[in-house]
Amino acid sequence: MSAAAPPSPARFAMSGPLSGRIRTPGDKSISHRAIMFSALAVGTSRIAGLLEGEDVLATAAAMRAMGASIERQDDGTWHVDGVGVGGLLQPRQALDMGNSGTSTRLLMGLVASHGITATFIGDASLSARPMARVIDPLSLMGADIVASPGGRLPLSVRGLVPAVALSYRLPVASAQVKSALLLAGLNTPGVTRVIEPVPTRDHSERMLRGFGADLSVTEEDGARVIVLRGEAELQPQDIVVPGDPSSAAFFIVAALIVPGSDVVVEGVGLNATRAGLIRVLKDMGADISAANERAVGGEPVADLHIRHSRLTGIDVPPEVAPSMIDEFPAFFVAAAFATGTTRTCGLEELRVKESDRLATMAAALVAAGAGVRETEDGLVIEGTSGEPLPGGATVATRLDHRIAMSMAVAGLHSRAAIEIDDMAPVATSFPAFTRLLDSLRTST
Ligand SMILES: O=C(O)C1=C[C@@H](OP(=O)(O)O)[C@@H](O)[C@H](O)C1
Ligand SMILES: C=C(OP(=O)(O)O)C(=O)O
Repeated sequence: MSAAAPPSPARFAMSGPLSGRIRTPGDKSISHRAIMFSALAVGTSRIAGLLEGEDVLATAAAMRAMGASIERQDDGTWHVDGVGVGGLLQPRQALDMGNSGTSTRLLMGLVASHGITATFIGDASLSARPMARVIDPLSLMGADIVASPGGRLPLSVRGLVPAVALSYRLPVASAQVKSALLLAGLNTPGVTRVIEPVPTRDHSERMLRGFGADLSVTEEDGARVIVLRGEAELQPQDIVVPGDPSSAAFFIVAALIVPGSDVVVEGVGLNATRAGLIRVLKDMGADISAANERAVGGEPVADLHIRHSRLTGIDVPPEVAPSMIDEFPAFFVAAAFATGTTRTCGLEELRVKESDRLATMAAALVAAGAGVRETEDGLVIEGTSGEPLPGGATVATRLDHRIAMSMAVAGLHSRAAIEIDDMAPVATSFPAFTRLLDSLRTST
C-alpha cells in the first residue's frame, strides 16, 4: 500500500455572492487516456491542458516505468515518446496507483496482452475497491492475475502474448472496464468486442479513433457495440484536453446555492456521456446557459454561465446515472438546498468509489443538519428551500476528493462553518480547487 499523507483539515464558511470567470483544469478521464495512448504510439505526441493531478501523474509514472518517455515542457505542454503497441517493458518495481481506480483498471488491461508482469499497489481507499470486474474478463483473455482476497490490490498481472480476443457484454455500466478491455485488445490479434447495454463515457473510443485505431461503434438491440481490430498501430497526436465537467460541477453547484452568485466556468467538456448533471439541474430550475460552443480535442466544449437559482426537488431517473456518476456528491449538496424532496436510486456503483459515496455523503450532510435518508441504492433528500444549512460539523472525507470538495461547497451556505477533516485528497483530481474558489469569493 502506498504511504498516507498527513491530514490537511480546512474550514469553509458562509460566503457572499460568488462572481467571476474561472477555467477548470483538464479532464481527468481524458488526461489518463492521452498519456496511455500517446505512450503506445510510435513517435512524439504533444498534450496541452493535461490535468496535473496525482491520479494522472500516477498513470504517467507507470507508463514511464514501462518504457515511455514522458516530459513536461516549460510551456506546460507534455511530450510523450511512445513504445508502440506491444512494446511495453517489464516494470522494475510495483506500480503505485495511489488513489486512482482509472489508472489501475485501464493499465491492468494494457498489461494483460503484453509479455510482462506488473504488480499494482495503491492507498487504503484504492486497496478496498473491487477489481474482479476487470480480473474476470482479462483472465478470459489469458492474463494470469493473482489478487488479494476479494479481488483487491495489491495484485499482479502476467500478460499473455498473443492474448485471446474477447467478445464481452459489460455486466456493470463501467467505462473503466470497457476501456481496460479495449486497451487489452490493442495488442491482441483479431477483433475485440465490448457490448455496452448502458452507455458510459466514450473518451476511449473517440481518442483511439483519433490515434488511428480501427474501431467502430454500432447499435444492436439497444446496446452499444464497440469493435476494435487488434495489433493496432497508433500514430502520435497533438491533443488538447478539454476542461473537466466533474471538476466544474463544484463551481456550478456553489454558484447555484450561494445567493447573488453569477459565475462563468470556461471550457467545460459537454460530451453527452458526461453532461447528466447539467440536464438534471436545469430540470430542477437551475439558471445555466452555454455560450461559445466549440470542439476541443474531438470533444464538445462550452463556457457555462451559472446564476444563483431556486431549485426544486426532483426524482432523478436512474438511467441518467452513468452520465453524472462522479457528480452525485456535488448534486446531493444542490438537492440539500432545493425546495421539496429529491430522490435518487440505482446508484449502487457509488458504494465502490474512493469511498462509499452514499454512506459518506449521507453522514456528512446529516452532520451539517440536512434532511437525508440513505436507501440501499440512493439518497432521499429534503431540501431547505434555499435557507442555509445549520453547518457546524466536521466531515469525514474518507480519502475521497469529491466528498471533500462537495462539503466545502456546502459550507459556503451554512450558518456555522463546515470543517473538512482532510483536503489532501483533492490533489488527486483538482489541486487548484481552493485557489479558484477563493478567486470567486474575492473578485467583485
Ligand atoms: O473511465 C473513466 O475515466 C472513469 C469511469 C468512471 O468509473 P467506472 O467505470 O467505475 O464507472 C468514473 O467514476 C471514474 O471517475 C472515471
Ligand atoms: C471515481 C473516481 O475516480 P477513479 O475511479 O479513477 O479513482 C472519481 O474521480 O470520482
